[in-house]
Amino acid sequence: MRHRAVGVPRSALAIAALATVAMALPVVALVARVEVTRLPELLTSESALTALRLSLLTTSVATVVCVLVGVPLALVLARCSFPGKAFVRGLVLLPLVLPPVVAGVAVLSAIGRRGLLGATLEAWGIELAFSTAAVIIAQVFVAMPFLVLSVEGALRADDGGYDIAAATLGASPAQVFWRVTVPRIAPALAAGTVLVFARALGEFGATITAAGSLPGVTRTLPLEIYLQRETDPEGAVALSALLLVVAVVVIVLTYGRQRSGPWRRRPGPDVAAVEWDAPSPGSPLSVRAAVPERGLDVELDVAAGETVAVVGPNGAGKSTLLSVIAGVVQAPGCAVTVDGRPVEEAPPHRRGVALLTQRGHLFGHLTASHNVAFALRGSGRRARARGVLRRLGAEQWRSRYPDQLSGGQAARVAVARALAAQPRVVLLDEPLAALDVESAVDVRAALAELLGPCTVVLVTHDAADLAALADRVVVLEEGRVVDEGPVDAVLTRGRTTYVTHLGSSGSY
Ligand SMILES: Nc1ncnc2c1ncn2[C@@H]1O[C@H](COP(=O)(O)OP(=O)(O)OP(=O)(O)O)[C@@H](O)[C@H]1O
Repeated sequence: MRHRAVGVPRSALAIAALATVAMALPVVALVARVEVTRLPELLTSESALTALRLSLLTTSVATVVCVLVGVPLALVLARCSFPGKAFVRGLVLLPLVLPPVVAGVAVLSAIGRRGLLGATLEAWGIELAFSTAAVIIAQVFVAMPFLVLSVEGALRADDGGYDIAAATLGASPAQVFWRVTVPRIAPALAAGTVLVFARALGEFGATITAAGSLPGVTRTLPLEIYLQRETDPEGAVALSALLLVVAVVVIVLTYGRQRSGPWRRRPGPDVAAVEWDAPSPGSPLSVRAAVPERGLDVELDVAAGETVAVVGPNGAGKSTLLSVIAGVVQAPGCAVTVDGRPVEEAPPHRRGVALLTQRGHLFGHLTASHNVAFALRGSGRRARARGVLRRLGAEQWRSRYPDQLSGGQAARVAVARALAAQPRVVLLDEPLAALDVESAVDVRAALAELLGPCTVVLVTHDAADLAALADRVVVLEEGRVVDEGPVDAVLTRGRTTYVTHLGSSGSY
């Protein structure tokens, strides 16, 4: 099956064709000028091979440094807020707009003998200026923004919901980074790495300014080409063609891999299911959520095994209340007790509280089975995951990736994953809102059967959820509790317009 793309205007096609010709012209002209008969002799000259080796070495080291430093930098820029963040981002991206020669002068001003760090480095016996290390530093300086831009963009593409889902399933920040974040940003990381490699390989101005042109030490291939233009133009053309080939090989290798789609963990061999009886019994929950910035001031107690539905108009503070319980939002006036123990200082992965939102946030690189296994600890996780999926009526989709599931199927898998973590408290934020009526009925029935022993806080706008799932309902308006009690009583007395409408909706 193929998806058919929406057509593009003919004018765009014509412009794209012209642009392609214009971009190809210099490359074709370069290749046409190469003297094929002299090519072996020109490319295997001592100076050419030395420059090529040096270019590949410095470019590879610079690329590794950019990845090791750039990914954490992008992560901090995308996920943290701190004073001066805009300034830091501007500083990191500055080399993109600096003329390379200025970048070279800047690097030399930092590491040169009379530079900012020169005396300190000299005292330690380190001389960086006009060394191979200076070439690498110049390459890192000019290429780093490409990596940071690619990775930060990918990280910003979601609101952190996948990370939050992983944390509330018990994953530590390091596990979230390696098992969720890195696979998700893998395509952007690969693209950024190619750009860094290409930029570093072609670097000229900053290198010659900061490192000079010492054969075998700092004379990379672009510098060798430039110098050869004076004495041997044919040799310069041949070396340019060589640089072109190296760049094309890198791009084809990386983008060729990307064409096969985002990175996915293989389903692995099938395993027999280990039966899963039911989620473990929940714990009592007590919460005081005071978040003045969001106008929320609520106290809520939920008994062990009780399902409390929180209802109220948009912006009433329902999701914020769940975020406080899960530990995603922290404020000085908040206190959360699970099983009698205060957890407000504990990070989300140590609270035993699973949060399931309407988007589900299934990890796209994992099959349904691996998604559920993510929430499990100990041996035989795949077999136990299959048992949980069977209990939710989702076993048949265990080898599918999330983008191969319908909304209803994905919701069942997401519920399976949340319950598999055996949380002490389950938070459900409109878990059925994205489903069609039929799927919602199915998943609601599965929830009604399974949530029995769990302690649940359920946010919903649907009266059918109240009828099927809730023991008690709490009504929020403008961040305050305006009514609470058994579902029938609250809906019958209809203290607010919202509740009156909810009670008279057909589904109750
Ligand atoms: N990330 C945020 N940063 C700042 N304010 C926020 C943020 N998220 C929500 N708010 C504000 O907090 C208040 C409560 O929002 P919240 O999302 O908790 O309401 P809600 O009852 O869940 O609404 P809905 O039914 O639309 O989901 C609103 O005034 C909202 O504008």
